[in-house]
Amino acid sequence: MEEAAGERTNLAGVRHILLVLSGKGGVGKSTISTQLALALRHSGRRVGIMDVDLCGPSIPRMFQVQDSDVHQCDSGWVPVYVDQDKSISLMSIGFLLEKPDDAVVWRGPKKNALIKQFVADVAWGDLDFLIVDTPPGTSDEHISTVEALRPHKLLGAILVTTPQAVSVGDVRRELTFCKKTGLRVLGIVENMSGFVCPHCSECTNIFSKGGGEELAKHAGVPFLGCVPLDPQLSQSSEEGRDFIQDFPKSPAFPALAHIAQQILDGTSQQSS
Ligand SMILES: Nc1ncnc2c1ncn2[C@@H]1O[C@H](COP(=O)(O)OP(=O)(O)OP(=O)(O)O)[C@@H](O)[C@H]1O
Ligand code: SF4
Repeated sequence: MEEAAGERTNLAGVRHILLVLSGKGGVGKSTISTQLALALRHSGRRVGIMDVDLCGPSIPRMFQVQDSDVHQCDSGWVPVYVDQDKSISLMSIGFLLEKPDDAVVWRGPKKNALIKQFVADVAWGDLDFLIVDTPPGTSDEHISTVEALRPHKLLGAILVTTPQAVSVGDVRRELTFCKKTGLRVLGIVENMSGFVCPHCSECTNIFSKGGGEELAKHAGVPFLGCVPLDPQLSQSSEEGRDFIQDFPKSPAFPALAHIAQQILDGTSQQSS
């Protein structure tokens, strides 16, 4: 059990919490959260994903379980399980909406209350990792999430950026947010980092390259790696496929596997 005294949570069986943050929208936060969960599952870990992107929940769709419902049990809301073996469990506002495409137009207090419920009322059970997919930027949702999860000692953040300077600049603000809220940064991922040609394997840096690594060096936090633009990765997200299982020869495969391994190494050091 890794909880300290504080607000009530249902996370006593959760070993590590990984908050996935990005300064900008559309940089691949949900893609990284999803594929990281699948990669950790391949390493024999039990993983949950808490989707607190309340206005743009994409986790149900990325697992193609958007038509699933959440049920109540004695210990709270039962999350949606992706597989029969229950190795990946999900909670998202997407499961609570009447229609998956309904817009959520809520003020801060209502968002805050739902995030608290996700933390306190979902029967997460025993998990090696709970991945929290957040909205872009630093909004009410981030503050509520960090406050609700703070009692958990093994809480860390993964920052996702694209190589362009503007995106890297936004991640700098995320780093400030982590510093101010006392959130440990597990590392930075540079996503959409070049395009590897499927014919000749030549990597073309469509945007710039290296911004994430430079920022990590400058901020003194680990750099977890560069994930190239990969059509098979976006196809996996669109179709709810397990990229690591289905596309082992794809250019983004080694990068994602390496990121998952670094998370496993970093968190095992953290808990020892
Ligand atoms: N490395 C990649 N290669 C190819 N496509 C990618 C890659 N990373 C993300 N994508 C695609 O980019 C789009 C945006 O990704 P995603 O939804 O994960 O971003 P996000 O940061 O979570 O967005 P939001 O701001 O809406 O939460 C998706 O269509 C996804 O499939
Ligand atoms: S990188 Fe090479 S193989 Fe790919 S499209 Fe360009 S020239 Fe053709």
